[in-house]
Amino acid sequence: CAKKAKTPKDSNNDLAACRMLLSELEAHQDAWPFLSPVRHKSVPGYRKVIKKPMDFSTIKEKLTNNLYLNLETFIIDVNLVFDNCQKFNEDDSEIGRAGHRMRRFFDKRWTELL
Ligand SMILES: Cc1ncccc1N[C@@H](C)c1ccc2c(c1)OCCCO2
Repeated sequence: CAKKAKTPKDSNNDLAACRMLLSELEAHQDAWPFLSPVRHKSVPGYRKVIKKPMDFSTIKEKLTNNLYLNLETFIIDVNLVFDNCQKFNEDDSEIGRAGHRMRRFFDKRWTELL
């Protein structure tokens, strides 16, 4: 089927949805490991293992600077937060469990937007 043309209105709706989703992620009780960049000095090995660090404050900065083309590119960065978490942390750890809970919450919320 023909792809629907993206209007400026669509882009504004995407932007509003991204801001809404991000504020819900930041307010979640399990968001604490993901709110700001992992300081590699306090987490040995992190910089070596995680090639593309990402966190909610960086996503907010990118949103503010209009660096997301659409909802998809925003979702890619949010998933990067959770993929990095799974790569570095045991599933059975405080941070690992928080990451799984946050991913489950995010997947539920953005699919409710469709
Ligand atoms: C998402 C993530 N993955 C792997 C490691 C850390 C993090 N998050 C950072 C913000 C963090 C969380 C807990 C921490 C920590 C730093 O400082 C070292 C001392 C223990 O407490």
